[in-house]
Amino acid sequence: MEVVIGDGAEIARLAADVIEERVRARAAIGSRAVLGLATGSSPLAVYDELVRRHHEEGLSFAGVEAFMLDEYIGLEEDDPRSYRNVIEQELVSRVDFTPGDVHGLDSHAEDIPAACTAYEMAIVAAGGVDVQLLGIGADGHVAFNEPGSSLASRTRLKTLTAGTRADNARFFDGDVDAVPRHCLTQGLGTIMQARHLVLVALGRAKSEAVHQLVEGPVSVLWPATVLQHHPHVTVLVDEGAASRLQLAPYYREAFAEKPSWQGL
Ligand SMILES: N[C@@H]1[C@@H](O)[C@H](O)[C@@H](COP(=O)(O)O)O[C@@H]1O
Repeated sequence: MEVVIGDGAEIARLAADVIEERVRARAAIGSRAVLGLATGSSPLAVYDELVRRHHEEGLSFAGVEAFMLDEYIGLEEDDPRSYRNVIEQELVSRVDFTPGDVHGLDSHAEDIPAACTAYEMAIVAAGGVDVQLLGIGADGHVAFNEPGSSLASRTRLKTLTAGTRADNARFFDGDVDAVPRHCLTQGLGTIMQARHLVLVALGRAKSEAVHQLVEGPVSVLWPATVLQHHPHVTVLVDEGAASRLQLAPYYREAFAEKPSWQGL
């Protein structure tokens, strides 16, 4: 697990570098990259940077396949707060993905367990996720895997905690009762199968979750801690989110002294 402490612009650049490198490397061999897309406010600057590179530097997403992490249950299909519509607005409509190549969880499916299994199979059929972008909740959730989630969990329905609903009320005009109680989410076991995990955390409100993620004991109480068992994780944090890291001086030194040939 590599921890990089930087400002928002630097974090966005680094995350976009990882994605761009993978997209271009796959395209160069006539293959397609598979991206894992996250919602929430943390990845927004990353998406803006990718859009900029698309317009100014010829970065193309044509042929790239993408899978989203999670989705609310109970919102209308055209609700702008549904994660499918958020990702459409923040990224997909601004670049050149081939229509149909960005996949989201179908919270309107008649048979939810079957839809979840089909989603898992679609990820496998695509060859697995190359780069998975992640945020983290203040309670240590990734995607919508709330505390208590099995560390081996697969895509399934979850009940949101009161804390997460309160945090996300900001997207629902502050009305916590308007935030759905249920969601579909890739499981921790599903996320762990992506080849490179890039987690972005911004602000002091995330500092305890980031400390636990990087330095705490692996526990269902802080679901993100399962990432400690992944061989390739990049944690990109700003000063606020890094403020409780015990080994911050070491992470800073390791990144500053990194050999130039060694990418993220
Ligand atoms: N399901 C999403 C997560 O995927 C996201 O990482 C997290 C943090 O969101 P934000 O980046 O807005 O703080 O909360 C939401 O509940």
